Amino acid sequence: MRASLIQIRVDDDESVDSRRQRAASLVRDQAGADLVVLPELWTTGAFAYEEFAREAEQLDGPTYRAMAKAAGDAGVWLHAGSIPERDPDGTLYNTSLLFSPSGELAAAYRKIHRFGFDKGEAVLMGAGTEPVTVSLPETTLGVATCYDLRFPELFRALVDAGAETLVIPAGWPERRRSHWTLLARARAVENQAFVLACGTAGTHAGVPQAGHSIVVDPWGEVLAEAGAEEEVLTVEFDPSKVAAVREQFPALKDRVLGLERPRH
Ligand SMILES: NC(=O)CCC(=O)C(=O)O
Repeated sequence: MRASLIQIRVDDDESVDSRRQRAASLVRDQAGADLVVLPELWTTGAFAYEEFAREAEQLDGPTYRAMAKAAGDAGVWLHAGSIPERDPDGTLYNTSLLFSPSGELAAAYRKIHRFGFDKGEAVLMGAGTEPVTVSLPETTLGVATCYDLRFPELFRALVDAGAETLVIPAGWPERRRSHWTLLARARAVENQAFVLACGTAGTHAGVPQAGHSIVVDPWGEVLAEAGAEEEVLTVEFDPSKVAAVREQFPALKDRVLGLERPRH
């Protein structure tokens, strides 16, 4: 299976419209890949909080339409990263869109863990409530977004729902790059799954981005890692390795569920 992670540059000096056109063109360039991935909130930038309301789109807005067409033109499964979505009731969500090779919407995932503590995304956006998996012919994807990476219980829920390849678009900052690569490897090892984690390049809202998109196999080996600048990280991987690792080292079978809280 061939995957291309588009680590697009998100800078304040490029318009959303220009970046949308560039992203669509980069997706089209990946014809021949099985799966293409874009990062989190690449239209606005994940830290450009004041842009969220201004650029929020209904689910079937301009980014949806551009990405549906690009997926169909390239004939690829497309995880189009996330957009600031405006629900008809007015609530904003950080919503990922996944398209089939015919350009149909296969799934939408509203980010469950919002970043910022009492500021930014955490107060500007609503929280999703539903983990999402998507079945491709070669593998089942489990999707999560950026800050979700810090919450292993979400990934266990995805694995319990059949996920074998964990796809994580992000807008991760350079300041915490060591956490990004460490957590990507940890989620791969503990879930015995592939991890495809796609970040952004550039600097927006004064926050330099880490880049360093990364693909990790179910044994925790790094198959490919990007640098800090805009690039397309392409990797070939064998999804059957998930079943092989889970059979040879069946740690997932030793889970003890429903542990009680310690008594003090
Ligand atoms: N956009 C995000 O979710 C940022 C997450 C982050 O910076 C972190 O977890 O650290």
